[in-house]
Amino acid sequence: MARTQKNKATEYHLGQLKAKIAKLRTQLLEPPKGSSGAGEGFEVTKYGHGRVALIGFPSVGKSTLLTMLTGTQSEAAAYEFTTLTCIPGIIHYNGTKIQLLDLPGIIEGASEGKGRGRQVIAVSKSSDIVLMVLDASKSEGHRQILTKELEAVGLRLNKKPPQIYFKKKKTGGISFNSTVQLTHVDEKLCYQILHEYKIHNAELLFREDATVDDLIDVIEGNRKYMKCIYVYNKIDVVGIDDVDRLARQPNSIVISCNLKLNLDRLLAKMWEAMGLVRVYTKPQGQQPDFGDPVVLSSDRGGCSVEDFCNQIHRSLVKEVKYVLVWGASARHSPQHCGLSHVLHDEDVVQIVKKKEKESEGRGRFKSHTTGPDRIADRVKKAPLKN
Ligand SMILES: Nc1nc2c(ncn2[C@@H]2O[C@H](COP(=O)(O)OP(=O)(O)OP(=O)(O)O)[C@@H](O)[C@H]2O)c(=O)[nH]1
Repeated sequence: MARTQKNKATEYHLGQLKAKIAKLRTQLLEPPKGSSGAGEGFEVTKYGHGRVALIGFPSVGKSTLLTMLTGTQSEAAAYEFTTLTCIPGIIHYNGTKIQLLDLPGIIEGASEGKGRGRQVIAVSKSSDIVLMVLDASKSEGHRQILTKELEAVGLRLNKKPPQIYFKKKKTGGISFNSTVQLTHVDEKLCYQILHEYKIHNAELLFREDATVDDLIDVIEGNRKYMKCIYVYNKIDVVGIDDVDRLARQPNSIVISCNLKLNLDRLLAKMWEAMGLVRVYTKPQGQQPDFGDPVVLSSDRGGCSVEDFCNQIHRSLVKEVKYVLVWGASARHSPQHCGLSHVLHDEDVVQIVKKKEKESEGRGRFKSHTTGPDRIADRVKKAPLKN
């Protein structure tokens, strides 16, 4: 590809080569059957309400950061490759528990299986967000190298999935459509790429001016879109101008583990990126239970009332008549809502069940249904749609 000139005449050839490389890379990175690809020392059980992976070159201060944030001791030293496996720690923040994973430093070529890159990447894929730890005193190039390594194995950082609808079919050939003008690909190129994947019957609809790489991502279908925060550590050893410049970059934060600078801001940023939603339960006639929230996430299962019920108990959703919601998602407090209502962080929810008898002796919401309910009567007369 490097030797091929980039122009209109060669773009089909280049597109095909890209698809070939993507296909081979997927084969190369496929874990052996029956394994998660994580490997020995890397298979850490998921714990808490979310998982965050620390990725970075050796000796940028990942272990020191883990120790600072979680109190878990991960060996930190002035020489490289002190961490050789995956070390988990727990951050207690805003009433939730977040699992933080310290991973060995990745080196260039990790995506080709060099060093422990393959295992590190497998674990990173299993997390909700990535903290890319960088050394503020080292070259800016590190960030690009790491991003490239992660891109090569199908991780897309701070990007949205391409707006391309793609569905394989059994017959009917390829139907090609677009709702916008396409400047990077045309019908012929798409056909060639699909043929490269031996796909001869499919529906393809472009809803944005996507590139060849976007199309390959959609066909491969195994890409993981994740949020990433770029954490510049060791700002105690660089000048104020550099700190200012780094801090102004998007999705970036500057910290110093040694001087304990900005760690609270890092936690706040991480929390925001995870998009966790805490919902407090309120038994009827009692104060909400602010000590033990039900934690939902739009990435993991969704934030609707139905998801909330499912998290408490699988059978609860069948018994719900309606719920009362107080908080940011409610237009008025309390709002009567149905199962599809989307909850916001720190909402308070009271569940009203269908029948008294049904819920007797079933744990957390026992008290919700006792006694006649004036609101329930009102809802019976005018059922709400949402
Ligand atoms: N100046 C300065 N040094 C730091 C800071 N944070 C960590 N270090 C030093 O950086 C060195 C490497 O730290 P580690 O935490 O072992 O780095 P690591 O990224 O876990 O390294 P590997 O385990 O090799 O991947 C240690 O000597 C730390 O004392 C900081 O904020 N400022």
